Amino acid sequence: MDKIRIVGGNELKGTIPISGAKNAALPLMIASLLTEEKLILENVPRLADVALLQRILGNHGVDITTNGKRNGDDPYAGQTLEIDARVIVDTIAPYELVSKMRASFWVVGPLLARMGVAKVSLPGGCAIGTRPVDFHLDALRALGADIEIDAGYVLAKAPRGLTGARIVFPKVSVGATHTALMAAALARGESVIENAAREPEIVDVADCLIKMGARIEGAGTSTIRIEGVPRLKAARHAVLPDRIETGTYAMATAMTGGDVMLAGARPDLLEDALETLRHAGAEIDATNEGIRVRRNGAGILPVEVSTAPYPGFPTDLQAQLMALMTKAKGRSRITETIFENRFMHVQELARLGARIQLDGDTAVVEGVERLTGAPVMATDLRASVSLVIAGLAAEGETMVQRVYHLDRGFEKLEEKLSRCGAEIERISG
Ligand SMILES: CC(=O)N[C@H]1[C@@H](OP(=O)(O)OP(=O)(O)OC[C@H]2O[C@@H](n3ccc(=O)[nH]c3=O)[C@H](O)[C@@H]2O)O[C@H](CO)[C@@H](O)[C@@H]1O
Ligand SMILES: C=C(OP(=O)(O)O)C(=O)O
Repeated sequence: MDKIRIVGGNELKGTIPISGAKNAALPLMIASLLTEEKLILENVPRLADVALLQRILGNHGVDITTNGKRNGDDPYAGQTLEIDARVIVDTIAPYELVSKMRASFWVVGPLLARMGVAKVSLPGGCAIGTRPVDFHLDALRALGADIEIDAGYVLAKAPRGLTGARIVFPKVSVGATHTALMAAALARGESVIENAAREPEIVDVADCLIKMGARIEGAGTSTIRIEGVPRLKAARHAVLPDRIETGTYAMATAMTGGDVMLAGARPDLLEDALETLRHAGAEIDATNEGIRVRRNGAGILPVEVSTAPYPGFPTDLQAQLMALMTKAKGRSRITETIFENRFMHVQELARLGARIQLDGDTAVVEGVERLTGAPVMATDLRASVSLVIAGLAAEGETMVQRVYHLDRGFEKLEEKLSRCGAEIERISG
């Protein structure tokens, strides 16, 4: 299995192009199931999760053409997918595929709304918490679906179609909001989603659905209104920039010191995280090109942060912030409120010399003078990249194993960092 080898100590200097957002690209690809006409998605990142979803959609009969043509010489330009879901040959999403990636469960809403039936495996075991799907199923039930669970599969039926309804989520859920939004787009009559997730990726999906002819108001607020339409049509949409990738490289720069332009990044998508970085001593400037991050000379200052649904500090940047705080001048407190078990990086960061105590849902991080390289391994995507950030500032060699987690969510990670001066390489084997 591949590994990432890092020799820490170099400042980051240069430009890092920001890719399209994984967490928008996935539901956007799934939205293609809602229409018999072609959906063209631009700026889709080249990631393992995207490739897996291509296989899952292919299994339903969806035809996807990848236009690999680059923008001039730009090796970092996103790919364009032409997605044709005219014929759905199979409404079953099997365990072998769904168990590998949670977002693949989200095919349930569009399949049910368009085909009147869907059989989708419950998502597999996850490394960051139990992650049930009850809100998704309750939303589909509210829209009139009959739902049974049998042998690890959700069997959803609505032979006469879905009917608009009021859906009130007990807790903010990104995935359940996607499910409700996509299903309601083809339901008869009006639906109202209350306590909806406000994440930019929800807005991106809603914008694309509107281009496809859906009638949606309020995406980006807690109340989304949808007037169902009988069918959706062809559209072309560009995936928004990845705010988590942006925040990750911003933290890497704050960690090593230096001066990096995050090209194509949009500051409005991660204001809370950028504010946290300013408190930590980084200089952050929005420019026409993207976001410029600098830390010159001054050390890293400790922060107190709680993760929260958007617009709060994202749980998907919690591990990266913790890596940064391992070298802060003082004690930080980082509280995880979204997932009950998203601290697996703590033990691995400790292998590099970090001093972190867990107190329930809060990690108390005592900054240390120096980290020292070591072999490490993580069990999820963001935890893995937190080890990369720590490795960039550790003395000596850090070897990050289980690279497939990184490949799920970070396009060309080692290239993007090494062209900014990091000593980082992939070792195949
Ligand atoms: C592909 C994608 O976009 N993944 C993101 C999405 O995951 P995902 O959509 O799975 O996360 P949710 O927003 O649904 O999870 C929020 C909380 O709600 C709980 N919950 C969720 C659904 C449900 O039916 N029942 C239930 O109890 C979850 O266990 C969790 O505690 O949002 C998370 C929170 O921002 C991010 O960390 C993930 O990167
Ligand atoms: C947790 C994540 O993804 P997923 O929801 O696909 O597990 C993530 O992107 O950090």
